[in-house]
Amino acid sequence: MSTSHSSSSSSPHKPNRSTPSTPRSHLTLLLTLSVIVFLFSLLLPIAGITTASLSLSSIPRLAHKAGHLSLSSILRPSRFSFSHSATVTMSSPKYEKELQIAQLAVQRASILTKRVFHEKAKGTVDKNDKSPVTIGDFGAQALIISALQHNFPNDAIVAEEESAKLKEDANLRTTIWDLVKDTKLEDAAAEALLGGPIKDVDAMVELIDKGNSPGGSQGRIWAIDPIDGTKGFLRGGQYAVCLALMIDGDVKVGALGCPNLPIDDSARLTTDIGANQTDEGHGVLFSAVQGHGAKSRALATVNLDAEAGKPISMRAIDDLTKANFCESVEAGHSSHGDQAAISQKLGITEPSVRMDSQAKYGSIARGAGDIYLRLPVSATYQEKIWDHAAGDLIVRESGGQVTDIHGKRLDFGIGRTLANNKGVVAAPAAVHGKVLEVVQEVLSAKL
Ligand SMILES: Nc1ncnc2c1ncn2[C@@H]1O[C@H](COP(=O)(O)O)[C@@H](O)[C@H]1OP(=O)(O)O
Ligand SMILES: [Mg+2]
Repeated sequence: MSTSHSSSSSSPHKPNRSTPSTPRSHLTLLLTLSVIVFLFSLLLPIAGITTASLSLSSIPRLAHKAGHLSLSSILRPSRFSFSHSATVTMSSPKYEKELQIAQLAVQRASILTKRVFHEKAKGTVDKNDKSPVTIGDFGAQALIISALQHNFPNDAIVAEEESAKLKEDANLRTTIWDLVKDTKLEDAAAEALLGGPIKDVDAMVELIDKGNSPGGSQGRIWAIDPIDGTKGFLRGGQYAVCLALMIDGDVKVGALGCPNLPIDDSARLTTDIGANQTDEGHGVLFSAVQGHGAKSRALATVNLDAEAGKPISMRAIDDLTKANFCESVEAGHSSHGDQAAISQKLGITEPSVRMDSQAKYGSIARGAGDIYLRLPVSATYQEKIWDHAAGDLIVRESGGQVTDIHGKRLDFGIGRTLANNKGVVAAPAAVHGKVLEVVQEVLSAKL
């Protein structure tokens, strides 16, 4: 790549600045450029169509979709194409600062959620009282937005919570502020990178409302779910602090803090992972940058050693009958009955591992589990972008494919919800087509 930029001024394709170029050299340059543009325009749509889904049945749909793409969206191939690191590493920016801030922000917010989690575990709060999760949610969102505003003041933010409830509840506001004001990273340099503490309680409330962007297909937009898996948080199972950066509707950077997952990437999922967990000796931070793979590291409270994350990848599956499925604990979020029927058709005998939150995406990305299905229960529910953006990228950068039940890539560029998609099928790329085929067979009556 660099050779073409650094070629000497005597190159036949690059006129020397000191001598006026001839009409003939202009013509050669024009012809060369036309051939490159022509070849490029032929190759991109082909790559998009052949790699976006591995299922034969979905090719006609994708071809139909490609037919509706504008020229600009075709020239933005990653939105509809498979983006495993091997395919785009050469040309993809590394988003180093964004990745660093995203990871530190998730780490700092996780310190707060863990404090709340411990208070709850001590039994000082009634089991059915939802206020711990409310406190954790608002506090974590304020801390993350504060870090983003300090570093990227012009970026838009789509976050789950809004402050209306806080404005009318002074007690809640004070409880959250007491937590937020002294939650910081242990490393002063890292804390300074995030902009240090929030000024006062009013600034905190104001920050929470900065997450009100409508989303969309243009510009830089961060998606935050401060506590994904609130039910898991309350039952002492899995939850995740989630942050992703989208540029022009395409997820570029993702970070997922999962305080209650084992640190060890090689620990296979067990059926008890969804309840009675602890963060003692646990906690993992997943991250990914488009085109540069996904990594995991222990969820710490200090600065990040840039080299310390370990690359992760999905488990290769030779025999689908031995694959490990995971799904939501909540039957209202994903149909357990349909999942059992799909398992049976694929010859899988092990029961699905049930766990809350995007910890499912992280778990399959590192090969602790294999396949994550989210099978619609309600005809009208629209998935939210903050519930999937980070996980979608982390799985695709680990060698996986993520589509909806129709075989379409998740479309993060149309607003706060995934209104163009239904459900989720996330699996290693090599078996995704087969899994999708069976998902569609089982759900065909409802599609
Ligand atoms: N009917 C539904 N179908 C799918 N997901 C849902 C539904 N209702 C809520 N959710 C979302 O599912 C996410 C948790 O998923 P999981 O069960 O995999 O942990 C939550 O963010 C929750 O959103 P919300 O926070 O608005 O309740
Ligand atoms: Mg959520």
